[in-house]
Order: sequence, then structure tokens, then C-alpha cells
Amino acid sequence: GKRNMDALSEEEKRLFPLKTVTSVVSLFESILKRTTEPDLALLSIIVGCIENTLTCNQQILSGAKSTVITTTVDETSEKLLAIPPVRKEDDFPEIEWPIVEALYVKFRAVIKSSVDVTQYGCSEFATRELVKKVSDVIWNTLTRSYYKDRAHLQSLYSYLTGNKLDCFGVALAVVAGCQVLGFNDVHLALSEDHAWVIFGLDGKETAEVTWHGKGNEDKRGQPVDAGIQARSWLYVSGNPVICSRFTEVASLVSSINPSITATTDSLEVASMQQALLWVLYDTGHLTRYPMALGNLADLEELSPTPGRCHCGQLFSQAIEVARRCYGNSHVYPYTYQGGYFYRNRMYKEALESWANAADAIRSYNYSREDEEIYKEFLEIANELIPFVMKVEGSGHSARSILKDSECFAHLLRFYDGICQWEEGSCTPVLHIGWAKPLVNTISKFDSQVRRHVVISCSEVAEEDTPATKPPEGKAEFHRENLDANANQVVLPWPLAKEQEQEERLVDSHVGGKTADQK
Ligand SMILES: FC(F)c1nnc(N2CCN(c3ncnc4sc(CC(F)(F)F)cc34)CC2)s1
Repeated sequence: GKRNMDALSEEEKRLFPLKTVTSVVSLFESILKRTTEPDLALLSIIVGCIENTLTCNQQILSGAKSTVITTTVDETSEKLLAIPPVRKEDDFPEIEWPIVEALYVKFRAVIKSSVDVTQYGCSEFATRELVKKVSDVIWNTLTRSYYKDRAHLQSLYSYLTGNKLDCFGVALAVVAGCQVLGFNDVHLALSEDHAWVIFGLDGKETAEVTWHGKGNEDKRGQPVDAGIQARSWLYVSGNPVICSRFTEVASLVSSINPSITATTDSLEVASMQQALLWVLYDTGHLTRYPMALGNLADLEELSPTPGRCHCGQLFSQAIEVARRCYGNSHVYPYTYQGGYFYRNRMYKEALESWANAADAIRSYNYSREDEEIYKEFLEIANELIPFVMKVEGSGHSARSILKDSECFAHLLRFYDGICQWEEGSCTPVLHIGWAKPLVNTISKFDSQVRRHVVISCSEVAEEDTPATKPPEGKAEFHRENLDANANQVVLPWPLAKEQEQEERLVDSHVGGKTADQK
């Protein structure tokens, strides 16, 4: 029969105007069920239109169209946010099909008119030059200068109505542009803080298509091998999430941003994102996407969906996937989980998650474009852990974590991972600003707890590498693993050296026994 060249079937068009979460979910389910690949441009325009309508032109004063939640209620916001009449939570302003269709047609026209594919060989596969050309078309149609970190710049709706995109948005637009041109070998590759594309036979080629961070020259058109060789976290040792069309849909849903202000989210946008993530979860497209699982878990913590698994299981699932599929080279699955435990006052579990996060970073070399994860560890070490120490400070109850040697071991493993991350890096990680909270935190633990720590050489020591050879004449170094019943905890050797110095430092401050006085 006649091929339906329309973006949507008549049945799908009948879902418009989109007014509820349910109608958006039905549309996505219908599109994801098709035999043909989902159209990234169309879906990005639809979710971008809903998000930007509900968050960007928001009248905060009384009679507000959409229901909002304030996360920190204080006097001013009470007055400012005259709570609107209670509404059904999935009411939207009506999204009309003709508006969406016009933007979709515009994107296709911009791409097709700017790229003459006959100039790029006749292979079915994209070439580096073609990918670079599509990136240039997007790049050269962006507003000259704008605040790149602003919210709601990640969708093609933002690109087509405001000529603004953030770093992720440019990468998604390039892949969507290649899809318009028929190059279905071009796919997104996602690390925890950067995005690039793979293309060519077996997806073996890689190319930068967007910028990263502030003040870094963009490397567009280049392969990412250098970043992988440098062992920087930004390129996750060559373990990015390699997307299919479906995981690219998951990434555009995952990048939906419900925030209206720093303290207020749109309930409708958040519930739309949550519902769409469950559709992608049920169709198996989050299976190898730890950050999307973490995103869904965060949304479930805020507003649990009846009949769905507990958010804790989603955090664990993300960790399991990161370990099984990405060589445990991702950090965020652990900091997602640690954040959850911390918010729910499960401090021992939080310390373990943060120690596991440090284990994930230890084999990297810190480089200048890794600031985002540096800030994450800095906040954990200098804000979150000190807060835990403060609230556990009473420490009188026998169950206090300050008397728990496993907690102390988690803490030392956390710092040891950061120390090893720094070792061999051109850029230093630790500075005096880290030392005060570190000393403060370690000294909070009962000296009885500290003396039960048994240091072991976690790796076979290379011959004569000073860092790993135990000091002459010192106590026997045990190699057994943590024995469930023992009240001893085993630590990797590199830390022992640090810890011994620390002990002297701490004990000289708190008058305990130093290592050689034991
Ligand atoms: F570890 C927890 F504290 C985190 N909470 N939110 C986190 N995010 C929020 C969501 N997020 C993401 N969520 C889904 N997919 C992606 S792909 C990507 C890199 C880039 F933007 F493409 F360059 C980032 C990212 C980045 C990490 S980590």
C-alpha cells in the first residue's frame, strides 16, 4: 500500500491536542511499537514543547496554570506562590499537532537544504566529513552567545524556537540530523559528563560533535581516542553508553528538566518524565543505561508509582549494570545511591556507596576536564560526610557509626580512592581545603575503632616500588579479607602509609596512641 510519509499515523494524530500525561505516554508507546525506528527530531520537539511551555513562561503569581511544588518552603515563597486551585496533576496547556508538525518540517528542511549528501560519497555509511558537516550546520545556526548552562536548552524545540542548545542538545541534534539524511549508523555515545557520536561499519569510528565545559577549545570532528588514552573520567576509559535509536529516545526523555526555579519543579513535567521512563524501562531500553535508571529512581523516591519496585532497587540495578556492562568505570551510579541513603539518614550505607564511588574513580588520572566529578567528591568529603559526623556526633549510643569499624573502613577506602586517583595525574586533586574536614572526620572515630583496623596489601607489590613496600620492621601485614565476625577491617596498603601519617597527625592532635607507641 501507499507508504505513510507522515510523521504520525492518523490514529496517533488523534491523540492531539496533547493535554495529559496519559496522552503523551500513549503517543510514545505507539511510536516505540512501530517497526520503523523512532524519529528523534519529532520526539524531542514534542517533549521539548511540553517542558518549555510548562517551565519557561510560568506565571508564578496566584492562579498559576500549572501546579508547582516548592522544595524549600519559606515565608517569601509562600506569599509568592499563591497555591493555585487543586488541579488534576496531569493537566497541560494544549499541545497542537500543527505546531509540532511545523517545527518538525522546519528541522528537516534546515538539514536537507544545508547538506548536499552527494558530496560525501555514496556509501550507506556516514563519513567523518559528513558528521562534521552536520555538526557545523547545527553549530553555525546557534545564537552567537548565550548562557550555555541554562536549563531547558537540551531539546530540538529549544533549537528551532530559540536557536539555543546545551552541550548534550548539540550532540542529540547532530544524531537527529543524520537520521533525517538517512545515515542510521550515526549514534550517540554518552559518558557521565560528555557526549559524542559513533558511526561507520560496526560503529567503529568516533567523532566529537559538541563542546565540553567552559574555556575548553571544542574538538569537533576529531575521534575521542586521545581522551580515552589519557584515562580521564570524562571518557570513562572507553566505556560510554553506546545508544541505539531507542536508547537515544531514553536519553532525550532522561534529559527532560522539570525545574521552574532552583527550588520549584513542574509536577506535570516531572510526572510525564517519570511515566515515559517507565515505558522505556518496560520496553527494555534502560537496561544498559545507568544514569537513566538513577534518574527514574530519584523521581520514584519523590513520588513512588503504585505497583512499581522500590526506588532502592533501581539504584542497585544501575550499579549492577555499571559493573556488568561498563567495567565499573562509572561513578554516578554510586553517588546516586549514596545521595539516596544520605537523604534517608542511612549513613552507614551512604559511606559504603561513597567508598564504592571512590573505588570507581581510583584507576583514572584526574585531568582538567574532569571538574564535575571532582566537585561531586569535594561535596561528599567536605559537606556530606562532615554533616554525618555532626549528627552522629553524640556517638554515645553503642550503635553509633563512630564506634563501627566497618564505617571507618568505608571512610578510609573513600579517601584512599581519591588519593589513588591523584597518583599519576598531571593535575593535583587534594589540597589543604580537604585536610581539615579529613582530620576532623577521622578524629571523630573512637580510637578503639581505629586500633582494630588491620592494614593489608591489597595488590601484589611491584618490586622496590616504595609506595607499596611495607616499612621495615613494622607489624605483620595481613592478607586475609574482611572476616564477617572479626572486629578487624582490612584496608588496602596504599592507605596504610597515608593512614599511619594521618594517625600521627590525628593522635598528636587528640592525644591517642601513635602507631609506634602501640
Ligand atoms: F550521582 C547523582 F548525584 C546524580 N544525579 N544526577 C546526575 N546526573 C543527571 C543526569 N545526567 C544524565 N542523565 C542521563 N543521561 C546523561 S548523558 C550525560 C552526559 C551528557 F550530558 F550527555 F554530556 C549526562 C546524563 C547526568 C548526571 S548524577
